[in-house]
Amino acid sequence: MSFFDNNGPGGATADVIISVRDLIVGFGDKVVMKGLDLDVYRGEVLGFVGGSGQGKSVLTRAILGLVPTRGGSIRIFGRDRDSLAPAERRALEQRWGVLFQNGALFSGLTVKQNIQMPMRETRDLSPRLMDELAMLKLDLVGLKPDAADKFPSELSGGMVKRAALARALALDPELVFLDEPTSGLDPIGAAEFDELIGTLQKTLGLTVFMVTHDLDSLYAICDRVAALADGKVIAAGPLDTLLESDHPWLRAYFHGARGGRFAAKGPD
Ligand SMILES: Nc1ncnc2c1ncn2[C@@H]1O[C@H](COP(=O)(O)OP(=O)(O)OP(=O)(O)O)[C@@H](O)[C@H]1O
Repeated sequence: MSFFDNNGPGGATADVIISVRDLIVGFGDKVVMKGLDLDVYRGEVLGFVGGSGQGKSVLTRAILGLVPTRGGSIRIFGRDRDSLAPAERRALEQRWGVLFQNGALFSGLTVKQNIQMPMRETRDLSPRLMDELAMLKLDLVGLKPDAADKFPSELSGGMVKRAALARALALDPELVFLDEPTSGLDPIGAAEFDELIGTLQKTLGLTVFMVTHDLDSLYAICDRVAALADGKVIAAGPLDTLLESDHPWLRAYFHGARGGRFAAKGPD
């Protein structure tokens, strides 16, 4: 039985935003991706899970073009990223935003300056318009205006995540990559952040690719879940489908000591 739901959440006609085929990525003798296939559909929140060190971040970075690939193809918005001229690639890259693990804000810049960084790099906007846009983004992620002039070191963990999300949304992307967005947050903060992502996804019509170890997030906001093991996506589909799988890794992940309470409860 196959656990791949390649029709996507919208059925057979769903629009594929990211299509990865037969991807091979390695470092020296170590091969991390061994012929990986994955589709991400327009408008969905895809949760990407896998054991520590299996290659979730490597896949994300390969899709973003930050690590070299040894084989296979990555198409984003229907374009094969290897066949693009540099200018086309830069234009494509402006259609997505990234929330790196731990926020990765520039520590020497204020929150407002961090949010404005992508605008400065790609747009020719007046300082006043950039200020207005930065304040709009702050509001969007639930931060008060007085956060604008604070430095990252003056923010709580939850505020850092929100500020980093505001920066990821600076250029009004269609697609957002989130690398473990709730890591380091307490359960209340994590639930609030999940809610924020879910709300933004709906109101802005975003497609979200989210690497996570947080089972609560999978239940709360993911339309589909893809699981990575031994260099390949071993299953992709609605969470219910993965919960029913008898694949040993999926059973251990979802029905093991930490996942079991969720599997027993089932999705809300
Ligand atoms: N630049 C690199 N050079 C060499 N090896 C690397 C490099 N980047 C990643 N790796 C290796 O690739 C493998 C996958 O790493 P990756 O960070 O993608 O795992 P992960 O699934 O995201 O893990 P975690 O859940 O712990 O964050 C690991 O063995 C890691 O050591």
